[in-house]
Amino acid sequence: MKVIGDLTGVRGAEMDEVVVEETIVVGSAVAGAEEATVVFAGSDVADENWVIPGSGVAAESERRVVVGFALTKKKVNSFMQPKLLSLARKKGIFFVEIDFNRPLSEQGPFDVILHKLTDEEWRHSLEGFQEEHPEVTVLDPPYAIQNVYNRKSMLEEVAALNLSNSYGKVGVPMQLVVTCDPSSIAMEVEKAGLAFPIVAKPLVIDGTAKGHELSLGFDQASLSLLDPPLVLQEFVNHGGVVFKVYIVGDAVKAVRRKSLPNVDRRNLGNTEGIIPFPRVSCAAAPADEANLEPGVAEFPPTALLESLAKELCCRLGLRLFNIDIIRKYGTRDQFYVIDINYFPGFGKMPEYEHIFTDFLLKLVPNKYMKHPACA
Ligand SMILES: O=P(O)(O)O[C@@H]1[C@@H](O)[C@H](OP(=O)(O)O)[C@@H](OP(=O)(O)O)[C@@H](O)[C@H]1OP(=O)(O)O
Ligand SMILES: Nc1ncnc2c1ncn2[C@@H]1O[C@H](COP(=O)(O)OP(=O)(O)O)[C@@H](O)[C@H]1O
Ligand SMILES: [Mg+2]
Ligand SMILES: [Mg+2]
Repeated sequence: MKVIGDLTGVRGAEMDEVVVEETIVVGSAVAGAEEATVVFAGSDVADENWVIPGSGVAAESERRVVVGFALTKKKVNSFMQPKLLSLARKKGIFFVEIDFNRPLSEQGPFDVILHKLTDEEWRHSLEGFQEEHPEVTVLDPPYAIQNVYNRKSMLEEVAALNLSNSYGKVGVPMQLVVTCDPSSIAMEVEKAGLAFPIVAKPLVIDGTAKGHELSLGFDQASLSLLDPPLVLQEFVNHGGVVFKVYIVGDAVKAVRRKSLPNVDRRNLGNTEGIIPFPRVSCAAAPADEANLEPGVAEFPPTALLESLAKELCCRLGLRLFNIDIIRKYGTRDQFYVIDINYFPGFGKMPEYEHIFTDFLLKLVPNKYMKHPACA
Protein backbone atom coordinates (compact mmCIF):
# COMPACT_ATOMS: atom_id res chain seq x y z
CA MET A 1 0.00 0.00 0.00
CA LYS A 2 1.57 3.31 -1.03
CA VAL A 3 1.01 6.15 1.40
CA ILE A 4 2.02 9.45 -0.19
CA GLY A 5 1.19 11.81 2.60
CA ASP A 6 -1.14 12.32 5.48
CA LEU A 7 -4.51 14.10 5.46
CA THR A 8 -4.80 14.61 9.19
CA GLY A 9 -4.64 18.24 10.24
CA VAL A 10 -4.96 19.58 6.71
CA ARG A 11 -7.82 22.13 6.32
CA GLY A 12 -11.13 20.36 5.90
CA ALA A 13 -9.45 16.98 5.79
CA GLU A 14 -11.32 14.95 8.36
CA MET A 15 -10.73 11.95 6.17
CA ASP A 16 -8.11 9.89 7.97
CA GLU A 17 -9.81 6.65 7.11
CA VAL A 18 -12.70 6.14 4.76
CA VAL A 19 -14.44 2.79 4.48
CA VAL A 20 -15.73 2.25 0.95
CA GLU A 21 -17.65 -0.99 0.52
CA GLU A 22 -15.58 -2.76 3.18
CA THR A 23 -12.38 -1.57 1.55
CA ILE A 24 -10.21 0.65 3.67
CA VAL A 25 -9.16 3.78 1.88
CA VAL A 26 -6.27 5.62 3.45
CA GLY A 27 -6.64 9.26 2.48
CA SER A 28 -3.27 10.48 1.41
CA ALA A 29 -2.23 13.78 -0.07
CA VAL A 30 0.19 16.59 0.37
CA ALA A 31 -1.52 19.94 1.08
CA GLY A 32 -1.29 22.26 -1.92
CA ALA A 33 -0.29 19.41 -4.22
CA GLU A 34 -1.79 19.51 -7.70
CA GLU A 35 -3.50 16.22 -7.09
CA ALA A 36 -4.52 14.21 -4.06
CA THR A 37 -4.18 10.52 -4.73
CA VAL A 38 -6.22 8.25 -2.56
CA VAL A 39 -4.91 4.72 -2.47
CA PHE A 40 -7.22 1.79 -1.84
CA ALA A 41 -5.69 -0.53 0.70
CA GLY A 42 -8.04 -3.46 0.35
CA SER A 43 -6.92 -6.68 -1.30
CA ASP A 44 -9.58 -6.58 -3.98
CA VAL A 45 -8.77 -3.06 -5.15
CA ALA A 46 -5.11 -2.78 -4.15
CA ASP A 47 -3.10 -0.42 -6.32
CA GLU A 48 -6.23 1.17 -7.74
CA ASN A 49 -5.69 4.89 -7.33
CA TRP A 50 -8.33 7.53 -7.39
CA VAL A 51 -7.42 11.10 -7.99
CA ILE A 52 -9.39 13.89 -6.44
CA PRO A 53 -8.55 16.76 -8.82
CA GLY A 54 -8.02 20.27 -7.56
CA SER A 55 -5.35 22.47 -6.12
CA GLY A 56 -4.38 20.41 -3.14
CA VAL A 57 -6.41 18.84 -0.42
CA ALA A 58 -8.41 22.02 0.28
CA ALA A 59 -10.14 21.46 -3.07
CA GLU A 60 -10.99 17.94 -1.96
CA SER A 61 -13.18 19.25 0.89
CA GLU A 62 -15.06 21.39 -1.69
CA ARG A 63 -15.53 18.24 -3.73
CA ARG A 64 -17.58 16.45 -1.14
CA VAL A 65 -21.23 15.68 -1.90
CA VAL A 66 -23.06 18.40 0.00
CA VAL A 67 -26.73 17.73 0.71
CA GLY A 68 -28.73 20.70 1.98
CA PHE A 69 -31.80 19.56 3.88
CA ALA A 70 -35.06 21.26 4.80
CA LEU A 71 -37.01 18.92 7.07
CA THR A 72 -39.18 19.14 10.16
CA LYS A 73 -37.60 18.29 13.51
CA LYS A 74 -39.71 15.13 13.58
CA LYS A 75 -38.37 14.11 10.18
CA VAL A 76 -34.77 14.89 11.12
CA ASN A 77 -35.15 12.67 14.19
CA SER A 78 -36.63 9.77 12.24
CA PHE A 79 -34.48 10.05 9.11
CA MET A 80 -31.08 11.42 10.15
CA GLN A 81 -30.17 8.42 12.27
CA PRO A 82 -26.52 8.11 13.47
CA LYS A 83 -25.96 5.08 11.21
CA LEU A 84 -26.92 7.18 8.19
CA LEU A 85 -24.77 10.14 9.18
CA SER A 86 -21.67 8.10 9.97
CA LEU A 87 -21.87 6.04 6.77
CA ALA A 88 -22.53 9.19 4.74
CA ARG A 89 -19.47 10.84 6.26
CA LYS A 90 -17.33 7.86 5.33
CA LYS A 91 -18.58 8.13 1.77
CA GLY A 92 -17.86 11.85 1.57
CA ILE A 93 -21.50 12.93 1.87
CA PHE A 94 -22.26 15.87 4.15
CA PHE A 95 -25.75 16.90 5.28
CA VAL A 96 -26.05 20.65 5.89
CA GLU A 97 -29.20 22.05 7.49
CA ILE A 98 -30.73 24.89 5.47
CA ASP A 99 -31.16 28.15 7.39
CA PHE A 100 -34.69 29.46 6.81
CA ASN A 101 -33.63 32.91 8.03
CA ARG A 102 -31.27 33.40 5.08
CA PRO A 103 -31.93 33.34 1.32
CA LEU A 104 -31.27 29.89 -0.10
CA SER A 105 -28.99 31.40 -2.78
CA GLU A 106 -26.66 32.73 -0.07
CA GLN A 107 -26.18 29.22 1.33
CA GLY A 108 -24.36 26.18 -0.03
CA PRO A 109 -22.93 25.40 -2.46
CA PHE A 110 -25.12 22.33 -2.52
CA ASP A 111 -25.01 19.33 -4.82
CA VAL A 112 -28.43 18.13 -3.65
CA ILE A 113 -31.37 19.65 -1.78
CA LEU A 114 -33.45 17.16 0.21
CA HIS A 115 -36.74 18.50 1.55
CA LYS A 116 -40.15 17.69 2.94
CA LEU A 117 -41.94 20.85 4.00
CA THR A 118 -45.44 21.88 3.04
CA ASP A 119 -45.37 25.67 3.50
CA GLU A 120 -45.81 27.83 0.40
CA GLU A 121 -42.94 30.18 1.31
CA TRP A 122 -40.46 27.31 1.24
CA ARG A 123 -41.86 26.01 -2.04
CA HIS A 124 -41.56 29.49 -3.58
CA SER A 125 -37.96 29.99 -2.45
CA LEU A 126 -37.01 26.49 -3.64
CA GLU A 127 -38.54 27.04 -7.08
CA GLY A 128 -36.64 30.32 -7.41
CA PHE A 129 -33.41 28.61 -6.36
CA GLN A 130 -34.03 25.79 -8.85
CA GLU A 131 -34.20 28.31 -11.71
CA GLU A 132 -30.91 29.90 -10.65
CA HIS A 133 -29.21 26.55 -9.99
CA PRO A 134 -30.36 23.89 -12.47
CA GLU A 135 -27.16 22.00 -11.62
CA VAL A 136 -28.45 21.25 -8.10
CA THR A 137 -30.60 18.12 -7.79
CA VAL A 138 -33.82 18.83 -5.88
CA LEU A 139 -35.30 15.79 -4.14
CA ASP A 140 -37.98 16.01 -5.19
CA PRO A 141 -39.42 18.78 -7.41
CA PRO A 142 -42.31 20.56 -5.60
CA TYR A 143 -44.77 20.14 -8.50
CA ALA A 144 -44.30 16.36 -8.39
CA ILE A 145 -44.77 16.25 -4.62
CA GLN A 146 -48.01 18.26 -4.83
CA ASN A 147 -49.39 15.57 -7.15
CA VAL A 148 -49.23 12.89 -4.47
CA TYR A 149 -50.52 15.23 -1.75
CA ASN A 150 -53.94 14.93 -3.35
CA ARG A 151 -55.56 11.50 -3.05
CA LYS A 152 -57.26 11.87 -6.44
CA SER A 153 -54.23 12.86 -8.56
CA MET A 154 -52.04 10.53 -6.43
CA LEU A 155 -53.45 7.38 -8.05
CA GLU A 156 -54.26 8.66 -11.55
CA GLU A 157 -50.94 7.56 -13.02
CA VAL A 158 -51.35 4.08 -11.50
CA ALA A 159 -54.80 3.80 -13.08
CA ALA A 160 -53.51 5.11 -16.41
CA LEU A 161 -50.58 2.67 -16.32
CA ASN A 162 -52.96 -0.25 -15.69
CA LEU A 163 -49.95 -2.56 -15.32
CA SER A 164 -50.66 -6.14 -16.30
CA ASN A 165 -48.09 -8.78 -17.15
CA SER A 166 -47.24 -12.41 -16.44
CA TYR A 167 -46.44 -11.46 -12.81
CA GLY A 168 -49.79 -9.91 -12.06
CA LYS A 169 -52.16 -6.99 -12.50
CA VAL A 170 -51.95 -3.68 -10.61
CA GLY A 171 -54.94 -1.35 -10.43
CA VAL A 172 -56.56 1.09 -8.03
CA PRO A 173 -59.82 0.55 -6.11
CA MET A 174 -62.89 2.26 -7.48
CA GLN A 175 -63.03 5.68 -5.92
CA LEU A 176 -64.98 8.91 -5.98
CA VAL A 177 -64.05 12.45 -4.98
CA VAL A 178 -66.80 14.15 -2.98
CA THR A 179 -66.72 17.89 -2.39
CA CYS A 180 -70.52 18.26 -2.23
CA ASP A 181 -72.87 18.88 0.65
CA PRO A 182 -72.82 15.84 3.00
CA SER A 183 -76.54 15.29 2.36
CA SER A 184 -75.79 14.60 -1.34
CA ILE A 185 -72.99 12.07 -0.77
CA ALA A 186 -75.31 9.03 -0.75
CA MET A 187 -76.71 10.00 -4.14
CA GLU A 188 -73.20 10.55 -5.58
CA VAL A 189 -72.07 7.14 -4.28
CA GLU A 190 -75.12 5.44 -5.77
CA LYS A 191 -74.57 7.19 -9.13
CA ALA A 192 -70.93 6.08 -9.15
CA GLY A 193 -71.91 2.51 -8.21
CA LEU A 194 -69.44 2.28 -5.31
CA ALA A 195 -69.93 -0.88 -3.20
CA PHE A 196 -69.81 -0.91 0.61
CA PRO A 197 -67.83 -0.86 2.80
CA ILE A 198 -66.25 2.39 1.70
CA VAL A 199 -63.02 3.93 3.02
CA ALA A 200 -63.31 7.70 3.47
CA LYS A 201 -59.99 9.57 3.20
CA PRO A 202 -59.24 13.32 3.38
CA LEU A 203 -58.74 14.50 -0.21
CA VAL A 204 -55.64 16.52 0.67
CA ILE A 205 -52.57 15.38 2.63
CA ASP A 206 -51.09 18.36 4.46
CA GLY A 207 -48.38 16.71 6.52
CA THR A 208 -50.53 16.80 9.65
CA ALA A 209 -52.41 13.94 11.33
CA LYS A 210 -55.63 15.32 9.78
CA GLY A 211 -54.56 14.01 6.37
CA HIS A 212 -54.60 10.51 7.87
CA GLU A 213 -58.03 10.63 9.57
CA LEU A 214 -59.64 7.71 7.76
CA SER A 215 -62.94 6.01 8.42
CA LEU A 216 -65.06 3.14 7.14
CA GLY A 217 -68.67 3.66 5.96
CA PHE A 218 -71.01 0.68 5.93
CA ASP A 219 -74.37 2.05 4.84
CA GLN A 220 -75.84 4.83 2.68
CA ALA A 221 -77.69 6.60 5.50
CA SER A 222 -74.45 7.23 7.42
CA LEU A 223 -72.69 8.91 4.49
CA SER A 224 -74.27 12.25 5.41
CA LEU A 225 -72.12 12.17 8.57
CA LEU A 226 -68.96 12.52 6.47
CA ASP A 227 -67.07 15.81 6.12
CA PRO A 228 -65.94 16.54 2.52
CA PRO A 229 -63.63 17.14 0.70
CA LEU A 230 -62.93 13.42 0.68
CA VAL A 231 -61.97 10.51 -1.52
CA LEU A 232 -64.34 7.58 -1.06
CA GLN A 233 -62.65 4.34 -2.04
CA GLU A 234 -64.16 0.85 -2.19
CA PHE A 235 -62.76 -1.34 0.59
CA VAL A 236 -60.87 -4.29 -0.91
CA ASN A 237 -60.51 -7.41 1.27
CA HIS A 238 -56.81 -8.20 1.44
CA GLY A 239 -56.27 -10.47 4.43
CA GLY A 240 -55.00 -7.87 6.88
CA VAL A 241 -51.62 -7.26 5.24
CA VAL A 242 -50.46 -4.24 3.28
CA PHE A 243 -47.11 -4.22 1.44
CA LYS A 244 -45.15 -0.99 1.69
CA VAL A 245 -42.83 -0.70 -1.29
CA TYR A 246 -40.07 1.83 -0.56
CA ILE A 247 -38.44 3.47 -3.58
CA VAL A 248 -35.13 5.35 -3.49
CA GLY A 249 -34.17 6.09 -7.09
CA ASP A 250 -33.91 2.68 -8.74
CA ALA A 251 -33.74 0.81 -5.42
CA VAL A 252 -36.99 -0.97 -4.46
CA LYS A 253 -37.57 -2.63 -1.06
CA ALA A 254 -40.91 -4.12 0.09
CA VAL A 255 -41.93 -4.67 3.71
CA ARG A 256 -45.09 -6.21 5.20
CA ARG A 257 -47.26 -4.21 7.58
CA LYS A 258 -50.44 -4.84 9.57
CA SER A 259 -53.60 -3.72 7.84
CA LEU A 260 -57.39 -3.82 8.24
CA PRO A 261 -58.93 -7.29 8.46
CA ASN A 262 -61.36 -8.59 5.85
CA VAL A 263 -64.99 -7.48 6.06
CA ASP A 264 -67.63 -10.18 5.64
CA ARG A 265 -70.09 -8.58 3.21
CA ARG A 266 -72.78 -11.01 4.30
CA ASN A 267 -72.87 -9.16 7.65
CA LEU A 268 -72.95 -5.66 6.17
CA GLY A 269 -76.57 -5.22 7.23
CA ASN A 270 -75.56 -5.67 10.86
CA THR A 271 -72.96 -2.90 10.74
CA GLU A 272 -73.83 0.72 10.25
CA GLY A 273 -72.38 4.14 10.77
CA ILE A 274 -69.04 5.76 10.02
CA ILE A 275 -66.24 4.10 11.95
CA PRO A 276 -62.92 5.99 12.22
CA PHE A 277 -59.87 3.76 12.42
CA PRO A 278 -56.29 4.39 13.61
CA ARG A 279 -53.13 4.37 11.49
CA VAL A 280 -52.86 0.60 11.49
CA SER A 281 -50.04 0.34 8.94
CA CYS A 282 -47.71 3.17 9.87
CA ALA A 283 -45.93 1.54 12.82
CA ALA A 284 -42.65 -0.14 12.01
CA ALA A 285 -44.04 -3.39 13.48
CA PRO A 286 -44.36 -5.79 10.52
CA ALA A 287 -47.36 -8.01 10.10
CA ASP A 288 -46.69 -11.23 11.99
CA GLU A 289 -46.19 -13.78 9.23
CA ALA A 290 -46.91 -16.70 11.59
CA ASN A 291 -50.60 -15.78 11.89
CA LEU A 292 -51.16 -15.12 8.21
CA GLU A 293 -52.41 -17.47 5.52
CA PRO A 294 -49.49 -18.32 3.21
CA GLY A 295 -51.14 -16.77 0.13
CA VAL A 296 -51.80 -13.57 2.06
CA ALA A 297 -48.28 -13.12 3.47
CA GLU A 298 -46.50 -13.80 0.16
CA PHE A 299 -44.81 -10.68 -1.18
CA PRO A 300 -45.87 -9.49 -4.65
CA PRO A 301 -43.36 -10.65 -7.30
CA THR A 302 -40.19 -8.52 -7.22
CA ALA A 303 -40.27 -8.14 -10.99
CA LEU A 304 -43.80 -6.72 -10.80
CA LEU A 305 -42.84 -4.24 -8.08
CA GLU A 306 -39.72 -3.19 -9.96
CA SER A 307 -41.58 -2.47 -13.19
CA LEU A 308 -44.31 -0.63 -11.25
CA ALA A 309 -41.70 1.44 -9.38
CA LYS A 310 -39.76 2.27 -12.55
CA GLU A 311 -42.88 3.39 -14.37
CA LEU A 312 -44.12 5.48 -11.46
CA CYS A 313 -40.72 7.15 -10.97
CA CYS A 314 -41.03 8.45 -14.55
CA ARG A 315 -44.74 9.23 -14.51
CA LEU A 316 -44.77 10.91 -11.09
CA GLY A 317 -41.36 12.61 -11.45
CA LEU A 318 -40.44 11.35 -7.98
CA ARG A 319 -37.41 9.43 -6.71
CA LEU A 320 -38.21 9.22 -3.01
CA PHE A 321 -41.58 7.65 -2.24
CA ASN A 322 -43.36 4.51 -1.16
CA ILE A 323 -46.42 2.67 -2.46
CA ASP A 324 -49.01 0.94 -0.25
CA ILE A 325 -50.16 -2.06 -2.25
CA ILE A 326 -52.62 -4.81 -1.29
CA ARG A 327 -53.44 -8.20 -2.83
CA LYS A 328 -57.14 -8.81 -3.44
CA TYR A 329 -58.08 -11.59 -1.01
CA GLY A 330 -58.57 -14.94 -2.69
CA THR A 331 -56.45 -14.05 -5.72
CA ARG A 332 -52.77 -14.69 -6.33
CA ASP A 333 -51.86 -11.79 -8.55
CA GLN A 334 -54.58 -9.09 -8.41
CA PHE A 335 -53.04 -6.07 -6.68
CA TYR A 336 -54.34 -2.62 -5.82
CA VAL A 337 -52.32 0.49 -5.03
CA ILE A 338 -54.18 2.37 -2.31
CA ASP A 339 -51.68 5.06 -1.27
CA ILE A 340 -48.49 6.76 -2.44
CA ASN A 341 -46.32 8.69 0.03
CA TYR A 342 -43.59 11.19 -0.76
CA PHE A 343 -40.41 10.84 1.36
CA PRO A 344 -41.98 8.36 3.83
CA GLY A 345 -40.31 6.88 6.89
CA PHE A 346 -37.18 5.56 5.18
CA GLY A 347 -35.68 5.08 8.63
CA LYS A 348 -38.02 2.07 8.91
CA MET A 349 -36.64 0.58 5.68
CA PRO A 350 -34.06 -2.20 6.18
CA GLU A 351 -30.53 -1.19 5.06
CA TYR A 352 -31.75 2.36 4.30
CA GLU A 353 -28.43 3.95 5.20
CA HIS A 354 -26.62 1.98 2.49
CA ILE A 355 -29.39 2.38 -0.09
CA PHE A 356 -29.75 6.12 0.52
CA THR A 357 -26.03 6.99 0.50
CA ASP A 358 -25.42 4.93 -2.65
CA PHE A 359 -28.34 6.75 -4.26
CA LEU A 360 -26.91 10.16 -3.34
CA LEU A 361 -23.48 9.27 -4.75
CA LYS A 362 -25.10 8.13 -8.00
CA LEU A 363 -26.79 11.54 -8.26
CA VAL A 364 -23.45 13.35 -8.39
CA PRO A 365 -21.17 10.73 -10.03
CA ASN A 366 -18.41 13.12 -11.10
CA LYS A 367 -17.52 14.11 -7.55
CA TYR A 368 -14.88 11.39 -7.42
CA MET A 369 -13.32 10.34 -10.67
CA LYS A 370 -11.00 7.47 -11.54
CA HIS A 371 -7.74 9.02 -12.75
CA PRO A 372 -7.28 8.28 -16.49
CA ALA A 373 -3.78 7.05 -15.68
CA CYS A 374 -5.31 4.38 -13.49
CA ALA A 375 -7.70 3.19 -16.13
O1 LIG B 1 -49.27 7.63 4.71
P1 LIG B 1 -48.61 6.42 5.30
O2 LIG B 1 -48.84 5.18 4.49
O3 LIG B 1 -48.91 6.24 6.75
O4 LIG B 1 -47.02 6.72 5.23
C1 LIG B 1 -46.54 7.69 6.15
C2 LIG B 1 -46.56 9.06 5.48
O5 LIG B 1 -45.70 9.07 4.38
C3 LIG B 1 -46.06 10.08 6.48
O6 LIG B 1 -45.90 11.34 5.86
P2 LIG B 1 -47.13 12.36 5.80
O7 LIG B 1 -48.08 11.76 4.81
O8 LIG B 1 -47.68 12.41 7.17
O9 LIG B 1 -46.52 13.65 5.34
C4 LIG B 1 -44.69 9.71 7.01
O10 LIG B 1 -44.43 10.62 8.07
P3 LIG B 1 -42.99 11.34 8.13
O11 LIG B 1 -42.82 12.15 6.87
O12 LIG B 1 -43.06 12.17 9.36
O13 LIG B 1 -42.01 10.21 8.21
C5 LIG B 1 -44.66 8.31 7.58
O14 LIG B 1 -43.33 7.99 7.92
C6 LIG B 1 -45.16 7.31 6.55
O15 LIG B 1 -45.21 6.03 7.15
P4 LIG B 1 -44.51 4.77 6.39
O16 LIG B 1 -43.07 5.13 6.17
O17 LIG B 1 -44.73 3.66 7.34
O18 LIG B 1 -45.24 4.62 5.08
N1 LIG C 1 -59.29 0.65 -0.42
C1 LIG C 1 -58.85 0.06 0.70
N2 LIG C 1 -59.17 -1.24 0.95
C2 LIG C 1 -58.75 -1.86 2.07
N3 LIG C 1 -58.01 -1.25 3.03
C3 LIG C 1 -57.69 0.04 2.84
C4 LIG C 1 -58.06 0.77 1.67
N4 LIG C 1 -57.58 2.03 1.76
C5 LIG C 1 -56.91 2.10 2.94
N5 LIG C 1 -56.98 0.91 3.59
C6 LIG C 1 -56.37 0.61 4.91
O1 LIG C 1 -56.14 1.86 5.57
C7 LIG C 1 -54.71 2.10 5.75
C8 LIG C 1 -54.38 3.56 5.50
O2 LIG C 1 -54.85 3.90 4.20
P1 LIG C 1 -53.92 4.83 3.29
O3 LIG C 1 -54.67 5.10 2.04
O4 LIG C 1 -52.58 4.18 3.16
O5 LIG C 1 -53.84 6.18 4.12
P2 LIG C 1 -52.55 6.87 4.82
O6 LIG C 1 -52.01 7.87 3.84
O7 LIG C 1 -53.10 7.49 6.04
O8 LIG C 1 -51.57 5.77 5.09
C9 LIG C 1 -54.05 1.19 4.73
O9 LIG C 1 -52.73 0.85 5.16
C10 LIG C 1 -54.98 -0.04 4.79
O10 LIG C 1 -54.75 -0.76 5.99
MG1 LIG D 1 -50.62 4.51 3.67
MG1 LIG E 1 -50.20 7.96 2.93
